[in-house]
Amino acid sequence: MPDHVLTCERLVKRFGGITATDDVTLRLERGARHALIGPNGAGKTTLVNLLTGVLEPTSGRIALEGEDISKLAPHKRVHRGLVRTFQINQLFPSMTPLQTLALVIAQQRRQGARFWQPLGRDEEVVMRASQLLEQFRLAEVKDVPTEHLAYGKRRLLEIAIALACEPRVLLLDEPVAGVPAGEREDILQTVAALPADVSVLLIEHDMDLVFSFARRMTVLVNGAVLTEGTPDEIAADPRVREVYLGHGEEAHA
Ligand SMILES: Nc1ncnc2c1ncn2[C@@H]1O[C@H](COP(=O)(O)OP(=O)(O)OP(=O)(O)O)[C@@H](O)[C@H]1O
Repeated sequence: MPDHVLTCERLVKRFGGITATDDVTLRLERGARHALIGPNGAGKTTLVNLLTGVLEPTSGRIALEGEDISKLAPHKRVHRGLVRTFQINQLFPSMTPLQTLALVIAQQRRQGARFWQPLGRDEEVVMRASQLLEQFRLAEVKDVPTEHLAYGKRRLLEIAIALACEPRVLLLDEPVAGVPAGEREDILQTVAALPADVSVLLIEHDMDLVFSFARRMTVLVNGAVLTEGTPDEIAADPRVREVYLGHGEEAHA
C-alpha cells in the first residue's frame, strides 16, 4: 500500500453554474514529485486554492497525514505542514532575503512575538537562513532589498520562504512562470535538489520542467482528472496530446 501524505477525495467546487473542480481525487505519495498539468482554465488554480484553504469545497474531503483538514483555515494548514510557495508581491519590498528568511524562520519557531529583538540575533535562525540562502543561490544577494532583485532571484526566494516554513507538502506554483531564459537554470536545479522528505505537488505550464521533475503526473481538463500516470504514460497518451494540441499549446514530444 502506498503511503499517502496528502489526499483529496471527490472534491467538487462550483461557482454558480460553473463546475471548476469536478469530482477530483488526487493522492500524493510521501516524498512525491507529482505534477499537476492542464490547459488554461482546467481548474489548477481552483484546486490549489481548495487544498490551501483559500476556497471552501462544495463537497469532498481533503486529508493531510490522514487527518481531515477540509475545514481548517489556511494558516492552520501551513502550521500542519501544507505550504504553498509564497507570492513575492506579498513580501516587504525593502527587506532583504536574509531579513525575510530570518523573519519567517523566527515566526515558524514561535519567536515571532519578540519583534523588538534585532532580526537574526538568534544563532539557530541565522544558521538556518544561511543554509537556505546557499541552497537557493541567494547568498550573494542576501543583503539586497527584494525590490532590487532580479526576477529569477525573487522566484528562488519564494521557494526558500516556503521551505523555511518546514513543509511536509510543498505546493510549488509555477516556479518558472515569467522567468527569463537566462535565469531559469538556477530554478530548475534548485527545484531538482529539493529535500527528498518534502512531498511536492508542482503546478506548471512549462513542459520541460514538468517532465524533468515529475515521477507522477495528473492531467486536469475542464475541472476533472483526465488521467494520471508516469511521465512516459502521460507523454504517450493520445488524449493528453489532443487536449494540448487542441488548445494550441505545445505537447511534449
Ligand atoms: N471565483 C470564480 N468565479 C467564477 N468562476 C471561476 C472562479 N474561479 C475560477 N472560475 C472558473 O473555473 C474554471 C477553472 O479556473 P482556474 O483558474 O482554476 O483554471 P486554471 O487551470 O488555473 O487556469 P490557468 O492555468 O489559466 O490559471 C474556469 O472556467 C474559471 O473561469
